[in-house]
Amino acid sequence: MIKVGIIGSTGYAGGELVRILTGHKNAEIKWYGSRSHLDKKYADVYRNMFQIVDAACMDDDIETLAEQVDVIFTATPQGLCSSLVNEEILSKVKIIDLSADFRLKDVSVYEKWYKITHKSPQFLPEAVYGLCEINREKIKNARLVANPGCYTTCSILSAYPLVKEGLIDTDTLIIDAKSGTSGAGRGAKIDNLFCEVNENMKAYAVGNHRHTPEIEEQLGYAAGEEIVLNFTPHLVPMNRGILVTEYAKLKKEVTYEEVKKVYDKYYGEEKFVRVLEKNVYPETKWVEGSNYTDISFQIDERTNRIIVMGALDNLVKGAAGQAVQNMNLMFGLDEKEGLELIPMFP
Ligand SMILES: NC(=O)C1=CN([C@@H]2O[C@H](COP(=O)(O)OP(=O)(O)OC[C@H]3O[C@@H](n4cnc5c(N)ncnc54)[C@H](OP(=O)(O)O)[C@@H]3O)[C@@H](O)[C@H]2O)C=CC1
Ligand SMILES: CC(=O)N[C@@H](CCC(=O)OP(=O)(O)O)C(=O)O
Repeated sequence: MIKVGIIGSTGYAGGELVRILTGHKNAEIKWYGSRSHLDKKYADVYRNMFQIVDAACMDDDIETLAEQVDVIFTATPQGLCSSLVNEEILSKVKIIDLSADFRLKDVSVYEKWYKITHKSPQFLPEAVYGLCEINREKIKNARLVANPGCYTTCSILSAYPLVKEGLIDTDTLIIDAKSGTSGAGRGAKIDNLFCEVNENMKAYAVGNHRHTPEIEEQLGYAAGEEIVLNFTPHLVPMNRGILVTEYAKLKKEVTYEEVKKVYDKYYGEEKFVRVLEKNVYPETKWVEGSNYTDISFQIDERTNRIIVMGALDNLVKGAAGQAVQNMNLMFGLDEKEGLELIPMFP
């Protein structure tokens, strides 16, 4: 059994880790980390866990935690994980960080977009970007995994085959994205109150959302050159779900069937990426509660653009599900273990 500790287990991403890991055959949660609910039963924080989780929330220093578990998930605000890791910790325990602390290789880019001084930039070179479908082999040997962002996972997986195969002019790439409110976490914020979100839709962080450099960096590796793109997120009145719509000019004339072959080349064997049939477009409801990313595309011959759509559950493939997929790879388990969650509907 793999012994697991979760720092930030009472947040939305941490709560989803608990839900998924509770059903995992080879993992056992030993440590439900929280500062604000210390000693309270976990099931008193999340009553859906009544008679399922009996443990209480715990808070301790990471050195003590590292002695007790094989892997630590940090589902905590930006800046926390990088303030905790050091060589001694990493020699004892694997870390999967759900925040952005180790996603960007260039510390100056992180500090500019997140407005935080990075506390352990010495680990940036070794941290592996945990997008399983693309970095599988590197993840298997990693001590420190940077779990990708929710918008980012959806945006990158949707565009990756086109960028990798040089089918689009990346200078023209525009990503329009929508997220459910759980993407903003469980903390109380006026912007996320029912009356602010219900029956409403709004763009935010236009031109400066912190996921922009993450998408640019990862797609840049696929393209083999720097990419600069537009990314515009919107908040929509749903609990969960990300939907992205991406637009780019095609570099040459291609048919639907030729592009489909390219998507099948990258994702045909992938359990958690479903390339939909022609004229079927992803919907957040078709992936809710599951680790799937659904992708579809349409060629607009009139404008010579391709329009790609992707959908995932921000708390599963966009956070906790992908983190467990990373854990499975790091410990040599079946990558699907704990993750064969059937999407719920309605
Ligand atoms: N929500 C989402 O869809 C996604 C979130 N993420 C990332 O996951 C991380 C968590 O996000 P989310 O769950 O939404 O956020 P929440 O605000 O819901 O939860 C944050 C958690 O962190 C704990 N925490 C806060 N400060 C500290 C601290 N100083 N030390 C230890 N624990 C702390 C909180 O509990 P307590 O105060 O009790 O300690 C809480 O459990 C973030 O980095 C976020 O960017 C990534 C992808 C998607
Ligand atoms: C709706 C909403 O507010 N979403 C969050 C993104 C989700 C998140 O938590 O950020 P990471 O994926 O980088 O960890 C935001 O826009 O900041």
